Amino acid sequence: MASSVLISDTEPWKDLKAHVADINKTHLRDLMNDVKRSQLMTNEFDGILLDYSRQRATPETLEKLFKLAEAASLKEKINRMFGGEHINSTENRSVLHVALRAPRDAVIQSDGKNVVPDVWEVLDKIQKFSESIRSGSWVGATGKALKDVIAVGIGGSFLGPLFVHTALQTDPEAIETARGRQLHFLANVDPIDVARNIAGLNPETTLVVVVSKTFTTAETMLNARTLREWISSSLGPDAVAKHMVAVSTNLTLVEKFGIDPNNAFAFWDWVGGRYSVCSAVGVLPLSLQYGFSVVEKFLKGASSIDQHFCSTPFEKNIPVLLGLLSLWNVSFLGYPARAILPYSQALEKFAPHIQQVSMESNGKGVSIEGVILPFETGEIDFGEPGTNGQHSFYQLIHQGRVIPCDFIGVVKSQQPVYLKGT
Ligand SMILES: O=P(O)(O)OC[C@H]1O[C@](O)(CO)[C@@H](O)[C@@H]1O
Repeated sequence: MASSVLISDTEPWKDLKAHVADINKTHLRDLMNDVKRSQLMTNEFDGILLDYSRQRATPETLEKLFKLAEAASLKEKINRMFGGEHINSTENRSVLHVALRAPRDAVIQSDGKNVVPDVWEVLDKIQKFSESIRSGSWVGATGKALKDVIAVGIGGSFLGPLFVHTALQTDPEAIETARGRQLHFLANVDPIDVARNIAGLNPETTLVVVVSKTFTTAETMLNARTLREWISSSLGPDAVAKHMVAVSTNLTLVEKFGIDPNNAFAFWDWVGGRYSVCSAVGVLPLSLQYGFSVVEKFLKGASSIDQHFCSTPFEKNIPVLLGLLSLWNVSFLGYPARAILPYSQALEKFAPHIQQVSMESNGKGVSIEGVILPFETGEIDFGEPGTNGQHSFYQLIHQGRVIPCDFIGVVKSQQPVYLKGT
């Protein structure tokens, strides 16, 4: 497709537009009676089962969506991303968050350089540092071990790490490795958030991790200054070197702030802030709390789905299928919202994380060439764990508006409770 042609001007788009009338004649109840269709519309990878048979779509819809993906050169675009090309055209940068979780021996190039060794240099540094804090070989200004961590950051420097922390909190292995330690997140500029975070904490046993890609974000810098004052007014200004570390792409500003550059953990401009959870942004605070080996499993899981996304034909490719169905729902069927409904309290912070990842990326009114789009883009994501949501907003979903829902179930709970007789 020539870059100046809008996707909505292509034949596959027009074909899908016409197809909406066919779908409007069907009822989901009848679609679900078609056993073959239901079997076709499931897919499994690495313990994840995607069942999209309850979408208002047929195998014919899928065929048409794959043709649209072809017209949009989706496969080429995926290859260009993994190949380190500058697909972030507004900032003229690679988009390589996938390199953050690549195995040590992988080769991923950006601007003619394999970036994987740089990634592992930082991961090794995090492992060493987090072990020294956890073992008590690194102590605070008064000689006490640092058992509590406050991670200061906002947006992508907060939501991803908070999501993973919340998910790990009730994992049996992570409970053991986190024993005796606390991890807090300070994001809001409202001083109430500072007050809540430091309540009950002692600066003598607290490590502050300032997390900011740019190291200029107003909320984060104000909160960082507030905590620097909290430490130095209690332990003296020299204590900052022992009690504050940073994660950033801007190591010059980190040093200017007064944090020893040796205690700064780098990442790179080819990592979008909202996709940075697998960089030091997430790996440092989570390793301090749970140990590096627990966090490494998370990186391996992310890497596994990267490989699936990169190499699986679209018919079986879970991220591609989810993306195409979202486009179908928003831009063709006209459903603006999507509810994310995990039936697991451990996934409590999943919807806020996805909200940023999706809505900070896809809510655009213009094409990549700056042409005004004649159709709606991007979905409004919201969600809450079931069953809590059932007693709140499900009423509107049942009887008011049509809202496509992603139900997420777990087969084996982290914390199974079986009550006899129920
Ligand atoms: O990590 P930083 O540079 O402090 O930015 C925080 C957040 O601010 C934004 O740039 C815009 O709100 C997000 O994309 C980002 O995650």
